[in-house]
Amino acid sequence: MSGHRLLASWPGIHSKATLFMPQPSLSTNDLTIRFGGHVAVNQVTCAFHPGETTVIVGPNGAGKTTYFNLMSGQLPASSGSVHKGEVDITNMSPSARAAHGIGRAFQLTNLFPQLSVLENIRLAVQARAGAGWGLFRPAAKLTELTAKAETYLEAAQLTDKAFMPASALPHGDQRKLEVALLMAMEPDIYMFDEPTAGMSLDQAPAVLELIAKIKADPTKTVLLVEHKMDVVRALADRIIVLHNGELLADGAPDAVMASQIVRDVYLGTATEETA
Ligand SMILES: Nc1ncnc2c1ncn2[C@@H]1O[C@H](COP(=O)(O)OP(=O)(O)OP(=O)(O)O)[C@@H](O)[C@H]1O
Repeated sequence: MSGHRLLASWPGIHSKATLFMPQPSLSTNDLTIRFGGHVAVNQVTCAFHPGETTVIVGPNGAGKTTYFNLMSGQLPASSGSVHKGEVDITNMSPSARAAHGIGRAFQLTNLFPQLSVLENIRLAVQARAGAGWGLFRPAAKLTELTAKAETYLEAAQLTDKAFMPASALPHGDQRKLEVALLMAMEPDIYMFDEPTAGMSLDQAPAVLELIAKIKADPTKTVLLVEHKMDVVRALADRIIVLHNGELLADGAPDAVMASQIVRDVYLGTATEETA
């Protein structure tokens, strides 16, 4: 894979100049999935980079979640490829991709509902630390793991719920716990599909603050699927637009949202030629 990307030439969005970017942390090449005769994601070629938060937008049914599923491994590609850095992960399972540093909030099947919020985070920290931790100074190590877990607990603003069973958390706090567990796994790539969906107005800022903290780390790549424009504006360094499974636009948020082609798609007035 080359160390740069040639930017697409959508009028008014990207210049035709070749910009040198850091090595992509995640990339898709002609990624495609067909459900019967329906092409839900159609030859999407795109690269994502450390220190960059990309928000994927598009009308209902555009293929956003399906594109996510293809990258995190929930769905197998019909054709095309997915790379994590230089590694071809196209045929890997979701858990193998997670081991390669791809973190998706709902992949948290390691939640123990009866255990406390803190215990859940500590187990995630422990899992990340590796299986050998218990052989070496267990008491001190346990204290170290708990201290680390407490930092994620605090970051998620869940300190007052530390000893509550995870299953007893209200919906908004469960979403915060999901993000805290994801942070404890220390992935390189964070994938969030509508992270504040179903949350009350007073709960959503805590999750957005958490994502903003992750985004501030220049080694992390953040991908979001999002409909809420205030969330898009708050977090996006870059927006890509999917429409009918195809990559319609890619660029800086202001330029993408101002472009006529994107406005047409959102207003539903795009013709087949422009869409
Ligand atoms: N497992 C599946 N089997 C058949 N069709 C599917 C499957 N998953 C998705 N699709 C279809 O693929 C298209 C893209 O769906 P997808 O959920 O990715 O869109 P989306 O952009 O995430 O939409 P929304 O914003 O409404 O969540 C839709 O037409 C959907 O019906």
